[in-house]
Amino acid sequence: IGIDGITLEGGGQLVRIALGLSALTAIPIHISNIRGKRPRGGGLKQQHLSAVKWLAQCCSAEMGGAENKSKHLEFIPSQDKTVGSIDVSWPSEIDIGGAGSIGLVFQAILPYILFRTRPGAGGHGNQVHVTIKGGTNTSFSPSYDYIAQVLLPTLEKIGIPHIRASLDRRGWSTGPIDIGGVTFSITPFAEGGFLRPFDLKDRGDIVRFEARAIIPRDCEARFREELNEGITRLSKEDAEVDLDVQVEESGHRTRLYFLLVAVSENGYRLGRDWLYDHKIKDAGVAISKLVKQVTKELRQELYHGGCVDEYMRDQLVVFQALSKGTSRVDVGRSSNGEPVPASLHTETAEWVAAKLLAAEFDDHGMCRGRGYV
Ligand SMILES: Nc1ncnc2c1ncn2[C@@H]1O[C@H](COP(=O)(O)OP(=O)(O)OP(=O)(O)O)[C@@H](O)[C@H]1O
Repeated sequence: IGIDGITLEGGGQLVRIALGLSALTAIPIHISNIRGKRPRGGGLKQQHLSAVKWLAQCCSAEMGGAENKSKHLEFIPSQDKTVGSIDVSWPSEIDIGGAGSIGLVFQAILPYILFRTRPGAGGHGNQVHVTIKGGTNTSFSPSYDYIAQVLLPTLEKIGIPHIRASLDRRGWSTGPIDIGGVTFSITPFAEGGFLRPFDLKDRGDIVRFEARAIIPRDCEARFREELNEGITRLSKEDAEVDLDVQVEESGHRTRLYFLLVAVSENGYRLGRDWLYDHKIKDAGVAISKLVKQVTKELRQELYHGGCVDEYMRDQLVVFQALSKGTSRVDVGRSSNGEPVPASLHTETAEWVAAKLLAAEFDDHGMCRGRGYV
């Protein structure tokens, strides 16, 4: 299947989804114009390449163009679709080789692990363990914190067996670059097993906010002050909403990260975060901007009444397509009463999933999936 990488969002997500689904289905792909809508010429970056190489090793794929900055990639998986044991013959560590996003590599490899691997005979119980080394907190990607607080609980809600993410070390793309690591423990589906169609609806009222801040410790008082004000603006006046706050030392004055998660009475979790990436003259002022921005964005997310936030919506598309039957995600309503429009990332994910899995989507968060062969 030929895939033009400049389509819609035209970034790395298109490459990751196409690649993950190609490895899973053994459908050969050729991607051209890779990251064609990104500045500085696009092409493959380390983060994408590390996923390409790892998956190629797992499914014995032949490759063309798997090089730094390459604008095309041929990926031809072996047609032997028997599942294999991941920790016997395959590497259980992926090193991005910089502070590229661990969460994005995880996004690329998860479908393959869930449906094509078996825990090995190496005494690891019934789980597959993969360690990814790179950035845990990098801009424009799911942070370790978002993965643990929003992504994994949501995947569990749609019927994916519990996945554990343990933080080995933080890795940062702001301040001095630092390489971190996360170990994922994943229970694959049993052979012949499949993901049932799911229906995420009835979000219900928000009953709790969970705040995770990674900041210099001497900024904590200012952070808590700003947070209390922000939460007052976010909550309905008459509602009783719990607040759970955790603050971690970031180890550097230019490293400020904040994730705010809203938890609903029916167990949905919507999040917004920001790894502060503006120039910092005064950490207190920066913290104030950080908290205001994140609470403002989360308020917009909560207003639509849907069950997922913008990022989760595009990250669920692959799983909707992989389930056999009709899955729905209540995406909420805009002020004009229409469903919240899909982001370009969501449209792109749907476009790729339609190409490789023949899934059909509508504007209301509905997908008719055909599973995978
Ligand atoms: N703050 C965030 N929290 C959670 N997920 C995020 C966040 N920001 C972005 N994402 C997710 O990260 C992915 C980003 O895809 P994108 O194609 O932009 O990535 P990329 O590989 O970094 O590519 P490029 O460098 O080409 O932008 C999307 O799935 C999006 O939902």
